[in-house]
Amino acid sequence: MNPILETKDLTIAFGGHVAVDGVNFKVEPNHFKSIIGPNGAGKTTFFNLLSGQLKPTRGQVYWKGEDITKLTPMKRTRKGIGRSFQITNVFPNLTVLENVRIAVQSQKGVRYNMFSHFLHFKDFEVRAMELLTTVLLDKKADSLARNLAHGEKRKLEIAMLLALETEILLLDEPTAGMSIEEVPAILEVIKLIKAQGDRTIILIEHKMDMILDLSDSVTVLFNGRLLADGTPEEIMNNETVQSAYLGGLYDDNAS
Ligand SMILES: Nc1ncnc2c1ncn2[C@@H]1O[C@H](COP(=O)(O)OP(=O)(O)OP(=O)(O)O)[C@@H](O)[C@H]1O
Repeated sequence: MNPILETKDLTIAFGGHVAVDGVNFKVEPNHFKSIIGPNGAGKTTFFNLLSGQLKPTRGQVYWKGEDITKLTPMKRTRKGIGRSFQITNVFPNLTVLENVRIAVQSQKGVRYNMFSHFLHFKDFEVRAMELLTTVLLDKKADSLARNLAHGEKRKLEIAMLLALETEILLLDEPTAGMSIEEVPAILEVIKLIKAQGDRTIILIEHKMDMILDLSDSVTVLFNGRLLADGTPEEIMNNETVQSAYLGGLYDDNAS
């Protein structure tokens, strides 16, 4: 199958420091790929290169075979690459439902501008409610976003990402900063999205139990380089990966 997203020799240097170094990466449609690697391995920088927040020093990003290396983040989102909203993009003084409704509206505005007058405000709200149900946040629809617990804010970000209806979801450590009790709910949400079967998901995570549970394949970054790529079992048994981590791979408490 042809890859939906691919990188060739993708490289970025900050001053003298090469944060992502010659990465050749591929992901097929509707695949669940996780990216792991120690702190500072270049995972978030790699996501920034995929989503267009950063431009590479060298190399290319391809979307369904088309070179999109020079496209802005907005144009990449329109093509189908969705990056999770950061908490800073959430309007704190609006309700949870209003935040998602605005994300739904912005997506419709982008894609169906000509027909927008046919779409009723209520339709946006119905869709927003469906998304809140998907992320298990429907009971908080009327709460102000600023009053949500950290884990609930991450679920709101995922609902807003889903509202963009992109083919690919880039999820950067959705459980970061969460309490142990909050993690299962996010895992449940990601499983629900995966079960719908119509999205390609790329997940950066440190929690190995989550990686093993969800992933079709795993890519390991180390010092900016792609160290290994394979099924979760292959990665777990890969000696180079094990020695690179020096045991840290199985540390659930890594940030
Ligand atoms: N804008 C920047 N300017 C300078 N250096 C940067 C910049 N962004 C990232 N780096 C450096 O690039 C390297 C990779 O950082 P990155 O955040 O991508 O790692 P990571 O694998 O996501 O780490 P973590 O697991 O801790 O989130 C680090 O050494 C970081 O300090």
